[in-house]
Amino acid sequence: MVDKNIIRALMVETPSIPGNLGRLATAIGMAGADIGEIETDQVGPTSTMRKFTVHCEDDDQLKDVLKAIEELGGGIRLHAVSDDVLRAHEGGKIQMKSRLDVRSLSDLRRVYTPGVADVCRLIQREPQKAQIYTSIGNTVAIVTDGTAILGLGDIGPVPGMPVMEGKAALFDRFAGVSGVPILVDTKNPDEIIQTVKHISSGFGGILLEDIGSPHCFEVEERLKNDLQIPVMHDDQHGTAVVTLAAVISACKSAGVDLKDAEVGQIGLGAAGLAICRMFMAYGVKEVYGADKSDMAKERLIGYGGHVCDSLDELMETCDIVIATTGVPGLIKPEQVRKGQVLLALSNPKPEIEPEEALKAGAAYAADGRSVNNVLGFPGIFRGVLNARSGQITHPMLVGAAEAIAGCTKPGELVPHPLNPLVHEEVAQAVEAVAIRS
Ligand SMILES: NC(=O)c1ccc[n+]([C@@H]2O[C@H](COP(=O)([O-])OP(=O)(O)OC[C@H]3O[C@@H](n4cnc5c(N)ncnc54)[C@H](O)[C@@H]3O)[C@@H](O)[C@H]2O)c1
Ligand SMILES: O=C(O)C[C@H](O)C(=O)O
Ligand SMILES: [Mg+2]
Repeated sequence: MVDKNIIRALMVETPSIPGNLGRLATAIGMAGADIGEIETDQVGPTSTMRKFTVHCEDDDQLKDVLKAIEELGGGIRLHAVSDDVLRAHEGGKIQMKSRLDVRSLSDLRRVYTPGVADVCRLIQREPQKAQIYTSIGNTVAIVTDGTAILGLGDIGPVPGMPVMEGKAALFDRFAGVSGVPILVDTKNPDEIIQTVKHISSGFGGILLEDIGSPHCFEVEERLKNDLQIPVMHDDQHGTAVVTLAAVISACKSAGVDLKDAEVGQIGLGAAGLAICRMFMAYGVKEVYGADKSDMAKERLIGYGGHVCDSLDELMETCDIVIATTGVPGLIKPEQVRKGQVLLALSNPKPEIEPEEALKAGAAYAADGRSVNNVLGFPGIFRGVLNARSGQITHPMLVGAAEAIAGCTKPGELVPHPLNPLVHEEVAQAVEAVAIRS
């Protein structure tokens, strides 16, 4: 299925005559849309009401779908069109809930005052007891300044909140970690750092998310140095871990030694530079990069990478190409080399659709929906929090990448994020490295 960004739920009534459902599905498909789920809502004596989830490329395609259904006739009627994604966001996606029931007066005294005062005094005397008697050790701040929200760019922290809530939902679902979005209303690195430092005592870790480059590098570096709790910029290291895992799997399937491969990175921002650094630290000898910004290229040279002057040059030179530019359709099919591994990771739209890249001769291709840092960050934080480690180190990240690659089925690049084993394996690998060091 090609990436389609418009998702709508259509309520359609069809008379109970064999073949009607097929006619309807054909009409939707012929108008170019994909059908997701079909749910039966009501079965009446003469007709059935069903909800079709359809995925369209754009508004025009959606209009074509609606017109095609309306033109079917024979009693088939479109009753309603609703935006399911928007509806799912009504009221937000997360909430803070009490783990204890407060029903009786004695519950109240135990959970709150006067009982709670003794716990406060205990923590005052022995601060490390906060790890046992509060939620701090299981809570991670998800901090953004809104400057690089997905590939949408500098849209601000409040418009970025749905992404942060999404990350919190994934933390909860995959690792039992409480993620708390923190929206910082400044782009000034000093102010971001001060804000995070001032709130850090309430958290077991800090996940920096969608903070743009180059200020993300300074923000992460200084917070890592100054705080005693783990700090990780997801777009840098979470992405680098998952990318390394995907490339390890591709090389294993192709029988190629990754360390001898020529790896090319298009876009040397937060994600791209970290991917280059990860590959170099893993032992890949030749890492090439391209970016429209000279500063970004200089940064790669500073870390020992090679710069390509054009996209064409990089595509010609490299066996493995990764793109994180935020520019949909940047890579043209005619630039794809036969047998290449191509990971176009920009969300919400990739630099080249995997289907297009495979058609143009790529041996393996994937986009940012499958090769996504959701496979890394929940387990990485579960592992460091379990180990009560104060930092996330390079060996822990390599351990995480190898754990993801170890869960990947032959012929695939990464495992499915809904496979709970992946997150457990990542957590265990990270915890094991943390405890050893
Ligand atoms: N799949 C994942 O897990 C994942 C994780 C992180 C980021 N991403 C995606 O990667 C993209 C970039 O994110 P980021 O946080 O690194 O942003 P960023 O702004 O830090 O970096 C983007 C870089 O791309 C460069 N660039 C832009 N247009 C270019 C062009 N035409 N040619 C060459 N270089 C160009 C910019 O100069 C910049 O250095 C986003 O779309 C984001 O969604 C995906
Ligand atoms: O949030 C995602 O889907 C991945 C990543 O963090 C991104 O910024 O695109
Ligand atoms: Mg991100």
